[in-house]
Amino acid sequence: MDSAAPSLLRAASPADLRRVVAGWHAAAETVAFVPTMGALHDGHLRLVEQARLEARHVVTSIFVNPTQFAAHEDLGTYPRTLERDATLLAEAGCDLLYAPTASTMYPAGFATRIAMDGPALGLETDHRPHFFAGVAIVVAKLLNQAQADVALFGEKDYQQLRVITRLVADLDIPTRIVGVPTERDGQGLALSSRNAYLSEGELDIARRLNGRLAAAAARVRAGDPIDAVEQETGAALLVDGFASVDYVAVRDAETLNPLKAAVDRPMRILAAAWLGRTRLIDNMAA
Ligand SMILES: Nc1ncnc2c1ncn2[C@@H]1O[C@H](COP(=O)(O)OP(=O)(O)OP(=O)(O)O)[C@@H](O)[C@H]1O
Ligand SMILES: CC(C)(CO)[C@@H](O)C(=O)[O-]
Ligand code: BAL
Repeated sequence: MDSAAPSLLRAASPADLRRVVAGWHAAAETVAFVPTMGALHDGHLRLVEQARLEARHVVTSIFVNPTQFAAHEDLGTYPRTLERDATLLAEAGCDLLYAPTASTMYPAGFATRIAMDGPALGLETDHRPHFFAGVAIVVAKLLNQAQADVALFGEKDYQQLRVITRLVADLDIPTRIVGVPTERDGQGLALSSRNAYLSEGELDIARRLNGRLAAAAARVRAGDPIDAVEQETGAALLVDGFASVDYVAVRDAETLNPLKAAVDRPMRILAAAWLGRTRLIDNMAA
């Protein structure tokens, strides 16, 4: 373990991570955990900020998890900016950066899989069938390794948040899960590491997504038929310039079950669409 950036501890093995966390717990000090894949932006720093309100110490992990990428996806080109990330984390008041290697997380002979139904069905799974198995295994491992009191995840990845909440309940993992609202730029674009792939022209188009979802959410609340809203919003995104739309879907906000008509419990509208070779997701309350 060393401490390159000011007052930021570092760990690369579960044993080192646990030793530090156990020390804090022995002093009756609470610990919050922010799992990430790095290439940090203000959305991640918002999670760290919230984490500081939830606990005395903050641990952030950076691990670009190979099991949640399909062979044709962007594992090889995913932005990696570890030293810049470390500086940002130190400035944001994070106490410890945990950055394990792939062989630490998945040593030779690794043989465990987690299959999930419920909120993992449909939406992202229809287009990234490998995705939640990869997220579930890595998050279960990270939460076991960190032994934190609370872990924070962004609503930007809303289905992921619901899946992780279910996973932690189902596996009796004693870490409280907190969802953090989506951080957006001045024009409403959800901050995302993958925005770095977009050209200026593509950014202009990307910034239309949140407005389309806000208009769709208002229509759903006003009682417009859900299937018409979903279909017309998808068509509008294509007119805006998106290359293709994976889904626009209105769901029960907690279970993510499909809805035939508006209900008087919280609903969520979720979308995924492509700009060139970049896939963007966004969602909001409906
Ligand atoms: N704009 C945002 N607002 C709030 N939380 C966010 C935002 N972007 C990402 N997060 C959260 O940060 C955590 C780490 O996400 P990740 O490292 O995958 O970043 P990302 O920007 O979502 O990257 P990607 O472009 O791969 O989706 C997740 O819990 C994610 O939901
Ligand atoms: C939760 C997560 C860190 C698991 O790799 C990742 O899916 C992410 O950054 O959203
Ligand atoms: N933010 C979710 C991670 C992924 O898309 O792989």
